[in-house]
Parts: sequence; C-alpha cells; structure tokens
Amino acid sequence: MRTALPVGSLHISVATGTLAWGVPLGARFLPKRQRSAAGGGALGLAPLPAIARLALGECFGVVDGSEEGTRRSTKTELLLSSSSVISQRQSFCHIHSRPRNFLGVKNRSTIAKETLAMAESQTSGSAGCESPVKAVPDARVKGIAESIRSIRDFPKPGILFRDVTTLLLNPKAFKDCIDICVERYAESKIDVVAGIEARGFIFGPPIALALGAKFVPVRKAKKLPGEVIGEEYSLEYGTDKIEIHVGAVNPGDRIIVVDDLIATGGTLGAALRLMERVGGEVVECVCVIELPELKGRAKLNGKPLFTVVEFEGH
Ligand SMILES: O=P(O)(O)OC[C@H]1O[C@H](OP(=O)(O)OP(=O)(O)O)[C@H](O)[C@@H]1O
Ligand SMILES: Nc1ncnc2[nH]cnc12
Repeated sequence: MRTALPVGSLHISVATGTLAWGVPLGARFLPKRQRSAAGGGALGLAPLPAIARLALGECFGVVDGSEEGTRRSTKTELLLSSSSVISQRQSFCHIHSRPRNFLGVKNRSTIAKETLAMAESQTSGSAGCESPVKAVPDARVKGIAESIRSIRDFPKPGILFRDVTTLLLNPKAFKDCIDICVERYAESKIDVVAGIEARGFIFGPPIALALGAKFVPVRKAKKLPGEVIGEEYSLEYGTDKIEIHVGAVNPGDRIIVVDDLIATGGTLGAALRLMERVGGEVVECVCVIELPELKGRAKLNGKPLFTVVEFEGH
C-alpha cells in the first residue's frame, strides 16, 4: 500500500508500508531545527518567506519502496538540500513515525502553519558551542533515521522503543552519525566526552577518540569501583541513579554529554548536574534521537541540546 501525502521543503515525504527493518510504520521527514553555533541562532528574515512558500505546496512527493518512490526520493533529497541552502545553516531531518492508520493528508495551510511555527521556534536558543558549525548534508540524516528501528510496547505497553542497534548494523549510517557529531565539535576544544550508560557508551567513545578528548563513562549506580559522585533522576519508565568517578572530570573541563536518546530528559539532566557539580563546563548535550513530545529539553536547565533526528510520539 502506498499513501501519498503532501510534503513541502520542510515536510518532505511520507512513506507507508514496510520499512527496511520490517516494521510497518509511516514516516514523515522534516528538517531538524537549524541552529546557530555562533550564538543567537536567528534564522534570519530572508529564509522565512522561502520556507513558507515551499511549505505552501511547491514540493510534494512520495517516498516508498516502489520504482516511482525511488525516483521521487531523488527529488526529496534535492528538497532537503535546498532547505539547507535556505537556512544557510545546518539542516537536519526529523523522522516522525506513526501507526499506518494514523496517517492522514494534511492540507497546505496546516503544513505552512506548522512550518512557520517550527521556523519561529528555531530563532530561540543557540547551539552553545563557540565554533562555526559545518553544514550537514541532509542525506546523511535521512539514512540515520531510516536505520533506527521502532518497536511497540517495549519495555512495557505504550512505549514505542527507538532501537539504535539497527543503526549499528549499518556502518555507513553509524559512521555518518558519529561524523556529524565530530564535525560539530571539531573546533570546540572539548576536553571530555561523557557518555551515559548504556547506549551513550556506543556513541561517546568514537566521538571522544576523534576529538582527542577523554571519555568519561557515566554509569548506573554501584558499577564503578572507585570513589564516586552520583545524581538521582526519573525515567520515562522508572527511577535510577548515575555516577562518575571522582577525578574523572577536572574543574574547567569543557564537556559534551552524549546519549543515544532524550525522552523526558531526566537522565541527561542528571548527567548535566553531575558534570557541573564537579566543576565541568558543559558545552552542549548531544543525543542521536530526541522525542520532542516528552519535552526533555526543559530538564536541561537552559543548556543547549544537539540532536540528529527527532521522532514523533514516545
Ligand atoms: O530522557 P529520559 O526519559 O531520561 O530517557 C532517556 C534514557 O533512557 C534510555 O536509557 P535507559 O535508562 O533505558 O538505560 P539503558 O541505556 O541502560 O537501556 C536512553 O538510553 C536514555 O539514557
Ligand atoms: N521510547 C524510547 N525508546 C528508546 N529508549 C528510550 N528511553 C526512554 N524512552 C525511550
């Protein structure tokens, strides 16, 4: 089955049917918030009319597994590229996955309103790192998003689990994900990459090695053998505590805190507090995936968060 939905430059496409990993979900690609690294983060006046114009329906397409879908996906890539040009900043994708029966055709004015609201939301906040941020080819983000599997009702009913293990099975997408993060902080003089157990241990070390930074494991309670300092937090499903070794982070160290995913923000917020308690300077938090509906950013005490893809729902 294929469903054509209207897309604009910012609402790129909708796919229905079986995705690469065999889970029937619909996918809608949006560009990620464009953020300024140099502070301010203003999208600028000029891009908005262009974004709005495109959102009003200049670009519609379908991406699916069919030959036609493949052809049109080329067009989608072009659109994604053009959104980068429009923003003159990084342009990322969100991938929004929904049950097939939840898909519906949006009218153009709805798309335009959503698009403008998103563009407006992009004008607040900054990337928080002082170095210029390189433009990221959107095609890399699309591949990353498509490599992340979604599993319903795990680990308990009602949770749509975003599984990065399938991203790891795709060396190109995994490398792209690491590269995007490394490029972002290449000039940011990062001393410490703090990775949160367990999945932050997957993404943090390659980023740390590439940046020439220390890797500090932020572990669940009672796992570290030395003297520790800990912080409690609440999860989307449960409560927990994280710890680091005393002395792993020096006062004044410039830190990025890395995890695979931000949901409610409890985990990342706790890691952030921990880093600050030992005198570290958290430059930015970094997650591969964000679930914006859970408003995790609000738990970061104003610290900037960089994410590669966003998924609708939770
Ligand atoms: O934003 P939050 O609501 O805090 O949720 C996000 C956290 O939840 C997951 O880890 P989890 O605690 O499931 O542990 P795991 O990585 O060991 O599986 C995920 O890897 C994040 O660390
Ligand atoms: N929906 C989700 N998928 C994967 N990991 C998570 N951690 C918290 N919520 C999650």
